[in-house]
Amino acid sequence: MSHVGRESEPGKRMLRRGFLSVRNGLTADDVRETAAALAARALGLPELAHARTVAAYVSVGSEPGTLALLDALLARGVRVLLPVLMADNDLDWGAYAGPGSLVRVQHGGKMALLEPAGERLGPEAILDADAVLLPGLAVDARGMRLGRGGGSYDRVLARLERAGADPALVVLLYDTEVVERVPEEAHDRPVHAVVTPSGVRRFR
Ligand SMILES: Nc1nc2c(c(=O)[nH]1)N(C=O)[C@@H](CNc1ccc(C(=O)N[C@@H](CCC(=O)O)C(=O)O)cc1)CN2
Ligand SMILES: Nc1ncnc2c1ncn2[C@@H]1O[C@H](COP(=O)(O)OP(=O)(O)OP(=O)(O)O)[C@@H](O)[C@H]1O
Repeated sequence: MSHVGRESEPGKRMLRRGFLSVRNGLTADDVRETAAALAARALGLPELAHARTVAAYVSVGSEPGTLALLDALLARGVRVLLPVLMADNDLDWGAYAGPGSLVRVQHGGKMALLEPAGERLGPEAILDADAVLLPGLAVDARGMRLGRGGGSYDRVLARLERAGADPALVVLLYDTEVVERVPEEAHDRPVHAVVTPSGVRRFR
C-alpha cells in the first residue's frame, strides 16, 4: 500500500522529491563527514546531555548520519530506543544494543531500514523518551518538519501530546534542508531544534 493516494497536501510530495534528489547526489565522503559533524554538535546539546532515554532511528543511505551519535549515547549510558515500522506505518520500539543488534528490514517498496532485533516494547514505549530524534527532509523557520510522508512521526507526536509528554524534539539535517517555509497540515507539529553541520537552531 502506498500513502501517496491519501496525501492531503500535494505540495509536500514534490518538495520531498526535490530534497531526496539532492541527498541522492551526495558522495559517501559528504555523508561520512556530515555524520561526524552532526554527532559532535548533537552531543553538545543540553537537550541530550540530561536525557536518560533518547528515541532515535538508524540513518540509511544518504540520510544525515545518526549511527556515530547512537553509539556515543550508548557509551554515555543513555537508553536509546529505535523504531520498528509496523504495517499501518505506526512505530513500535526496541532498545539499541550496539551495531550488532540491528537487522536490515525491507518494508514493501520503501528503502531498507536498520531496525532493532531484540524485544519489541510497544508503541507506548516512546512515552519514556526525554528526547526524540525525528527523521525529516526539511524544517522551516517555525520548526515545521517535512517528513517522509508515512505519517509515522505525526502519530508519535500525537501520542506524546495525548499522554501529556513533552520530550525535546530534535531533527538532524543537512544545511540546505533548513528552509524558509514547508507546507503544513492541521496534524503537523513543530519541533524544538534542528541540528546541521554548521549549527543548531531552536524554535522554542
Ligand atoms: N532511517 C530511517 N528510519 C526510519 C524512518 C526514516 O525516515 N529513516 N522513518 C520515518 O518515518 C520510519 C519508517 N518510515 C518510512 C517511511 C517511508 C520510507 C520510504 O522509503 N519512503 C520512500 C517513498 C515510498 C513511497 O512513496 O511509498 C522514500 O522516501 O523514498 C521509509 C521509511 C521509522 N524508521
Ligand atoms: N495522528 C495520526 N494518526 C494517523 N494518521 C495520521 C496522523 N497524523 C497524520 N496522519 C496521516 O499520515 C499521512 C502523512 O502525513 P504527512 O505527509 O504529514 O507525513 P510526514 O510528517 O511527512 O511523515 P512522518 O510523520 O512519518 O515523518 C497523512 O495521510 C496523514 O493524514
